[in-house]
Amino acid sequence: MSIRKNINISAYLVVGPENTKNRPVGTIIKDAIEAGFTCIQIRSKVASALELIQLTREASEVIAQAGKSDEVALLVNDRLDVILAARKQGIKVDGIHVGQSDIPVDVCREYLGDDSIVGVSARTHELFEYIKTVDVSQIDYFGAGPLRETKTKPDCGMDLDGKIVIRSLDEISELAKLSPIPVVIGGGVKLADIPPLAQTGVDGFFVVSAVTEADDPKLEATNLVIAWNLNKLNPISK
Ligand SMILES: Cc1ncc(COP(=O)(O)OP(=O)(O)O)c(N)n1
Ligand SMILES: Cc1nc(C(=O)O)sc1CCOP(=O)(O)O
Ligand SMILES: [Mg+2]
Repeated sequence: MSIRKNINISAYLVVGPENTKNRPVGTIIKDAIEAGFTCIQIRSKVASALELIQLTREASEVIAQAGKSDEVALLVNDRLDVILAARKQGIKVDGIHVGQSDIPVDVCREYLGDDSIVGVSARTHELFEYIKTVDVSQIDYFGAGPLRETKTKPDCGMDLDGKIVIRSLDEISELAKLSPIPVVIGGGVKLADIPPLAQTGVDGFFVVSAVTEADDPKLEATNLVIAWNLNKLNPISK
């Protein structure tokens, strides 16, 4: 079965070289996968295309060495060109995550094909109206948030007037009910947030710094996964 049909965004790590306190990205990914993370996104706003291809290669190899190529999805943030180049070199990349100002979904789908995952950041402005009305036929999940402001992405949750909008747990529960496709929540998420977040009915959480800046990334990742699995509601079927 294609990993797209089997998508699991319950424990989702977003990572790039600027997030790891100078530790290798591949080592942090290995720790997260061994801890039970189910989805990895390579995201860097500073790495070159060649560096991104190399990071994607390393991530793909780490996932393969763990024997999890059919269960742990590997996505790249923003960079359709990087994914196409990586695939041309024989690297297994499962899809892309794009935001509202990135390459349009239909273009991603056309170039990546039907077996690929295309994740999209939900719009901040008029979020609920957007979730109810947007064409989701080519989208596999929504990323949404932030739960709180975060220095990892200072502009996250920025509304049209430049104001940062954070999402309450009640809003996140509403989002889980309304969204026709799975939802993953991130932005300032730490271990203590996981139990209430898991109770909202969303399909998963995403983190950068909670894992990538931890003194012991594997221990922190393990604690996040355990907390999610202990507290999650049965997913709302979509
Ligand atoms: C899972 C997930 N959700 C949201 C985002 C944010 O994407 P975007 O709005 O395009 O911002 P950048 O990450 O590109 O700065 C994400 N990356 N992953
Ligand atoms: C990549 C990203 N997207 C966000 C959104 O709200 O859309 S927040 C974010 C970064 C999250 O980093 P941390 O876990 O360190 O707070
Ligand atoms: Mg983006």
